[in-house]
Amino acid sequence: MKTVRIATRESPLALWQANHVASLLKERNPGLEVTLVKMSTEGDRFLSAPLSAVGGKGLFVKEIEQALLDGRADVAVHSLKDMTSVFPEGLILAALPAREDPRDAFCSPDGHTLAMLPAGAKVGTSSLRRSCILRARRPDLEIVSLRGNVQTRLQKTRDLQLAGAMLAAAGLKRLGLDHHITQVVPVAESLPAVGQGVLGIQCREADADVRALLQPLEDALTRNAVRAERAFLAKLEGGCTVPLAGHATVEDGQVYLRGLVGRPDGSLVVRGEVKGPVPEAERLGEALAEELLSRGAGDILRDFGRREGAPRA
Ligand SMILES: NCc1[nH]cc(CCC(=O)O)c1CC(=O)O
Repeated sequence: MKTVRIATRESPLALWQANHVASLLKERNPGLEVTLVKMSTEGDRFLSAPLSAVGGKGLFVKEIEQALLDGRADVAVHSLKDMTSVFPEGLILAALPAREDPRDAFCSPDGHTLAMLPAGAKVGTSSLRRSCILRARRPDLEIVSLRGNVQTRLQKTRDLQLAGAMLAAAGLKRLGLDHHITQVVPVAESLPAVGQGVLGIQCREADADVRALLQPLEDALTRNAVRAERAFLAKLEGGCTVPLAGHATVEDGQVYLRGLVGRPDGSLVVRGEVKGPVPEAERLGEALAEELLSRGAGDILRDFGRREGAPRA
């Protein structure tokens, strides 16, 4: 192979991630040329509406995947968090590099932590998961919708005079913006989204040359955690507008998966956890999803999940 074309969104974070993968590939393959195919996606074009109202997270990846299928690019680099549990026939997640910090981070212009916030403080986020988790702990907080790329959200936090905003630590670190973080919130307090902090590197299943190039970027611990998280997601994704969190760690051959489904206003949160051997990662994810469904998550999905064919706006 002489040239590899990487499809990416044009946001600063997406470009950082694509360039990062490009350097990893070039380091390992002297002489290899890597170019970026920059694309704007539906998710980037509807920045004013809440993500849940314009159709959920698949929006950021569909057009990029189509470029791979059409042969306009050879590799796609996504935030795994933005990827749905199923993607088109013919594409695979060829490599998952070692996970960056999976935690949520509170960024307060006044230097506050969440515990310091006065009653009624305004916190910015457009994530249903983050709103649900915040409101469950602090029903007094007012959640203000905050969309746009990472820099835009930090700027809006100041412009709207919010007490702070919740963002992914991974995105802030990658962009060198982690000095805005006033509190990295422990996983046990703000359970991360499935795949948070992980880069999903996709290519065509039939493209043996590209798969061979990507294989060395793979991290086994990350893969095994993601296997459990995404199996959990796959069982629950039916309603993609429901607050959902899933996070797994792997230690001594054991996968420890925690999951949560809740109402957007935090008035009900169903949590659970499972532990078991790595080869059973998928089964563990499915078992946790089934357990949560039987303990009330099914009702939440029925009440709040976007039904097939429902309008997006
Ligand atoms: N939906 C936006 C998005 N997708 C991935 C990340 C952060 C990087 C990551 O989780 O890998 C972000 C920004 C955020 O949530 O603050």
